[in-house]
Amino acid sequence: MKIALGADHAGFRLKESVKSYLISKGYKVIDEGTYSEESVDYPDFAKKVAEDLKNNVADFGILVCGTGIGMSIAANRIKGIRAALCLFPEMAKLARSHNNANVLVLPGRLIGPELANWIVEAFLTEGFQGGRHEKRIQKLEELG
Ligand SMILES: O=C(CO)[C@H](O)[C@H](O)[C@H](O)COP(=O)(O)O
Repeated sequence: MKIALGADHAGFRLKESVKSYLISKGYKVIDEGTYSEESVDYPDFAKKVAEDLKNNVADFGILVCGTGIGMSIAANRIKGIRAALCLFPEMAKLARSHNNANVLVLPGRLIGPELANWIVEAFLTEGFQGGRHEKRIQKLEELG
C-alpha cells in the first residue's frame, strides 16, 4: 500500500516520525514535504498529496499541520478528497468505516508520536463498511 505524506513546518516533526513508522511496517511512502521546519503554507502540501490520490499514485494520504485544521480545510476543498482530522484511534476507524476517508489529518502540535502511530494504524487497517454509508458519500460528492 502506498501512502502520500505532506506537512507544513508545524507538522514536519510528526510527519517524519509517522514516515519512519510506516516504513517500519512495510508501507511504501511518498514524501511530498515539507522537508524542514522553515515556515511554509499548508495548502501547497495538501494539494500535492491530493494530486497523488487523484492520479492513483497513492492509495491514502496523511497530512500534518499544527492543529490539523488548516490541512483539513485545504484538502476537503479538493474534489474526491475526504480528509478526516483524527485525535484518537476510534475516530480514525470511523473515518474509514463510515466516511470512507482517503486522507488522515493529524495535529503535529497537539499529539505525540506514539498516539499518532496508533491513529495511523487504525486508519490504514480499517475498511469502508458501505451499506447505508454509500449514499451519504455519494451526496458528499454532489455537494461539489
Ligand atoms: O492551519 C493551522 C491552524 O489551524 C495550522 O496549525 C498551521 O500549521 C499553523 O497555522 C501554522 O502556524 P505558524 O504560526 O505559522 O507556525
